[in-house]
Amino acid sequence: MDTLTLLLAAALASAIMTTTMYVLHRASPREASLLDWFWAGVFFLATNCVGVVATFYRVPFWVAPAIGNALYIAGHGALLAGVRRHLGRQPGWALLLVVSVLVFAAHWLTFVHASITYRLMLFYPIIMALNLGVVLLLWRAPANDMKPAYWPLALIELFFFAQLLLRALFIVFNAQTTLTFLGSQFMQTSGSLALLVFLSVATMGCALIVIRHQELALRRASRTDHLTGWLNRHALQDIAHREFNRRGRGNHSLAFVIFDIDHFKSINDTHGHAVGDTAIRHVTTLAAGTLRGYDARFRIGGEEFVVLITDADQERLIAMGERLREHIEGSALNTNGTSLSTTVSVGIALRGTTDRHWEDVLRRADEALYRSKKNGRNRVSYSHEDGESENGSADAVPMIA
Ligand SMILES: Nc1nc2c(ncn2[C@@H]2O[C@H](COP(=O)(O)OP(=O)(O)OP(=O)(O)O)[C@@H](O)[C@H]2O)c(=O)[nH]1
Repeated sequence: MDTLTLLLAAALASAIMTTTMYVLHRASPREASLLDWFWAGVFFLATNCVGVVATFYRVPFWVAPAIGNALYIAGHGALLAGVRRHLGRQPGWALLLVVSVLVFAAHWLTFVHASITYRLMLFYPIIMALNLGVVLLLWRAPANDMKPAYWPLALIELFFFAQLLLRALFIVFNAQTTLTFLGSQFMQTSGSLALLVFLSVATMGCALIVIRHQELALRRASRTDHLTGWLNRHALQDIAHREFNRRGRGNHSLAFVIFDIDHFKSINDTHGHAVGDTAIRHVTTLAAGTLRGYDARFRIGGEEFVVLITDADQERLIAMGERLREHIEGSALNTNGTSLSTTVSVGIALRGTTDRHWEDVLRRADEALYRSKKNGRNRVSYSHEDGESENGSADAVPMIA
């Protein structure tokens, strides 16, 4: 392909990047990285347009190469800015602006002005640093479900870095090569071809990151209870099934702590549904304070909650249930000038030899909870495998004041 065709193809690829990022941003305005990547497309499009125009007309030095190079570096920088924003960091647009202006101004340094070789040797390291910045950020991003979506962008940035390195070495070891703007067919063709591939894959890579991010957010939302932020019943089925199959029987097996707010209906009836919602949030916040960060918590009904424990024995489970019950009993909710005391009844079951399914364990925990309710509420009951439950403690009658 001749240089002009490649420049036009790269301009087209930049236009596709710009349009794709813009359309995706319209569809998902909360994905702010798309705007950074949209600007990356705009800068690459502009720099390619400058290149196309420069092949036909004699353009002033401040347009090509000065503005062309500054835009080219800004394009790579905007990609990095989007990745930084995606990872929750400051995008760094102010620094990018300073770098681009300095690149523009550097064209008037005598040696840079005089030789394209010096220009390339000065600007290549900047672009390579930006490429490497993207690779390192994505490489060091926390290992989670997003990771596979980072590979295409990381790899294409690495590819661009590598080809720039090769071209820099080519220049160094072919010192006799006299380059002029668009003057070396090899340099120009390989550069435009690399940019064409880079833009095409980077567009896909950025889109993939956003699509995966959205998909995970949707999945999270479909598994989360919006009132409390705890997981919902749908998530319980997945997680409990997985943990049940993964762990054997024994002291460090799977257990359920199930608890239910006592006389909750009367809170709703007396104070209204909104206060009822506040009471639910109050209880889950208190409960979370007594649990460890990795205990999976679920809201499985209106005022019914489950905690999945994977490494406890009977003694610790009962102590934990008691701690939870006492903490909630002892922390009144102050709302609308009223002090509202809430209590919970708790049922606990640890996986036993006869449990064939996680639902068998949950059913026993539920039966234990039922016993707590029947025996006066505000108490903890533990389910033994033979079906008998023992009460942990507490006879206090719950109070709604
Ligand atoms: N505010 C509010 N109320 C809810 C929500 N979900 C369910 N409820 C109410 O929770 C109440 C549950 O009442 P019951 O099942 O009779 O339980 P209870 O009054 O706590 O009685 P015990 O469990 O036997 O102590 C019902 O009035 C439901 O309408 C919710 O998201 N918000």
